[in-house]
Amino acid sequence: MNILRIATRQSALALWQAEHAAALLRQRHPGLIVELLPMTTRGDRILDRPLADIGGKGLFLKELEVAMQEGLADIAVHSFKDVPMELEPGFAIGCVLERADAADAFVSNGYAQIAALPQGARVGTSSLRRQAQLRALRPDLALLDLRGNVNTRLAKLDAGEYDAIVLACAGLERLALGTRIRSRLAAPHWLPAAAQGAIAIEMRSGDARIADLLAPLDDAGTHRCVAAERAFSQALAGSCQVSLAAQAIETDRGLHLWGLVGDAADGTLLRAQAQGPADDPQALGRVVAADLVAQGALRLLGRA
Ligand SMILES: NCc1[nH]cc(CCC(=O)O)c1CC(=O)O
Repeated sequence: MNILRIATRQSALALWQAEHAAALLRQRHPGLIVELLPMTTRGDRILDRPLADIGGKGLFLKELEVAMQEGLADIAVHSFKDVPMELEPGFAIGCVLERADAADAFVSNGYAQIAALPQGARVGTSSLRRQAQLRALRPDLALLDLRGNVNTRLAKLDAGEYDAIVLACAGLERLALGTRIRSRLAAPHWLPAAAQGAIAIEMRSGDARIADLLAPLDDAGTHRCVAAERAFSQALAGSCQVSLAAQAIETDRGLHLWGLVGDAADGTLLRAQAQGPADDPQALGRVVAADLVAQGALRLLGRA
């Protein structure tokens, strides 16, 4: 039968994204029956330890991949920024959906922007990338850990645990929480995680039926931009343990990529940018990474 099953995590954001992919598939392929298979991953269960200690981003994919391997599901829908640089053998990215706002959001009940925060204000974010950029702007801030899904993080802000938090604009907008965005933290001054705001659909490598169903959903411009950003991260061995940020845009002259590596402890930021042809995003990612290496990035990343 003409059925396609989507394995998905069960957070509100993951379900929104899976439903979004399902709607696009039904629209493109009338007659195709698309069903969701909601699952819990180890990454969702373990909230009390840093991700890096328990195995990194792959923990959010494992159970979904097992479901695809066993034929219980055909695809998995992910926030692309949560997908590790190297997929497990046997899996591939089938398509990348059109990107939403890639920027981060400053969210606060008392203050409209970072500059308005009082001396020593408490800002919640567990992202080393966000911590480094906050530290660079405001060395006085108290940066506090904050994990959990988008709604959990907002609830902790509303309970008064923080004066402000930083989240992705895309996640807030998808959950109809865009009114919580007090200001956008946007490129080129503030950079997001590689592939932030983009949705990737994962499939079994070589499954021609699924590849054909996914192909028309691919947004080529988004795909090229995130390819440059991920190549940049990969060249610097990006992981959630290090503070890397990157954003590419496509212009009529090709791709423009900004990248930075930071030190969350002292707010040091190294920045680089370059332009390159749209048909070789990986090369552009490597060029910007090499510029940062020449500036001493490996020392910041603890690898030199
Ligand atoms: N790390 C969790 C995560 N993964 C994807 C998003 C938002 C959606 C996106 O960037 O595509 C978020 C929440 C956040 O960072 O605020």
